[in-house]
Amino acid sequence: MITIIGSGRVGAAAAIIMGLMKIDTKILLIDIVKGLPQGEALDMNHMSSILGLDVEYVGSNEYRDMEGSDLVVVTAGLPRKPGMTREQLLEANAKIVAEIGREIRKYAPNSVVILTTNPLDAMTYVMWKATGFPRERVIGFSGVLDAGRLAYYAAKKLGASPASILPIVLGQHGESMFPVPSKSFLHGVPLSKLLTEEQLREVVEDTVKAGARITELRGFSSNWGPGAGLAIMAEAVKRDAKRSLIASVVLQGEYGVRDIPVEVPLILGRGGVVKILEVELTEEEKQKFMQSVEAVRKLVASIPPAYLQ
Ligand SMILES: NC(=O)c1ccc[n+]([C@@H]2O[C@H](COP(=O)([O-])OP(=O)(O)OC[C@H]3O[C@@H](n4cnc5c(N)ncnc54)[C@H](O)[C@@H]3O)[C@@H](O)[C@H]2O)c1
Repeated sequence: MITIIGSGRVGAAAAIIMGLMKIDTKILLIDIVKGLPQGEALDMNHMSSILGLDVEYVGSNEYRDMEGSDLVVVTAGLPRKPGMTREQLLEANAKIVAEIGREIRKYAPNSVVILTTNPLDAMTYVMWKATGFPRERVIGFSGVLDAGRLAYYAAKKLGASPASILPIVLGQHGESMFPVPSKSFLHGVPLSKLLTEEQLREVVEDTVKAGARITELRGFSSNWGPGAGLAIMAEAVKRDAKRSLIASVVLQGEYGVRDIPVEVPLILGRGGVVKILEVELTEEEKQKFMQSVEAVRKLVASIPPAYLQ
């Protein structure tokens, strides 16, 4: 059974796409709002019936119902409003993530946790501490989204399919995010060789600003891209696909970083992170990466200690 905690926009999108991909036969939606997960589950069950998916959705306000889940996806927390940065959500969301982490430790102690709540990397740290799980089982979602956006904007300029691009984005899911065109390839050729300096600047800027642009346009933050990315990660775990993708995980010496979660390429399977991949970077790229790591380190240092137990 997959549990999704937080039945808002991202949680619902993830539940629908996971159902369409038939990743599991049972998907549990949990939220603190009475009636919301139950209503969403009922509507999704009708979708499942119409499409013949054989996927059962269940809605609940009780954390204990997640017992037996091998995968818990956390999408609970406040989203950005127009003009806000992800970093401004830190204090409010740290409280929510710490509380949910303790419930996961109690009711799904052997699960893999995929976290979505912003500011993503700092919240991955809170979840890691609150569950007490090994770092391999606490994974922050955002890299699949950031990389997907990089592939999308580059592909538009190249007149190629985004699916033909293997994109790399490193560091923070936030203002200091580091898309790496020299290590993102279209069938063996790096984007840095295929696009002009000006085009590369635009692609990088569009990627970094994509989430804010969506929020500005429609008044609320993205959910369809995140839902798709979460489904891809859930599939890798549930089917033990050992898929390589970008996600946030606490580094323990990789890239010369310790005890800080940031986006890196990794291989994902049933038990969570199977392997972290270290991309070779130039001196200039290393500097940019470390700036991004430092931004996360600062945020982690500002988390109230009460949420790190
Ligand atoms: N990592 C990413 O790439 C990415 C992308 C988009 C959104 N996000 C983040 O995901 C989070 C959710 O975004 P959204 O658009 O779905 O927000 P939303 O407001 O639509 O949904 C959040 C839901 O969480 C629920 N909730 C709050 N506290 C809870 C608790 N303790 N237990 C259970 N449920 C609880 C709320 O009732 C609400 O239904 C935000 O923090 C947002 O910034 C991250």
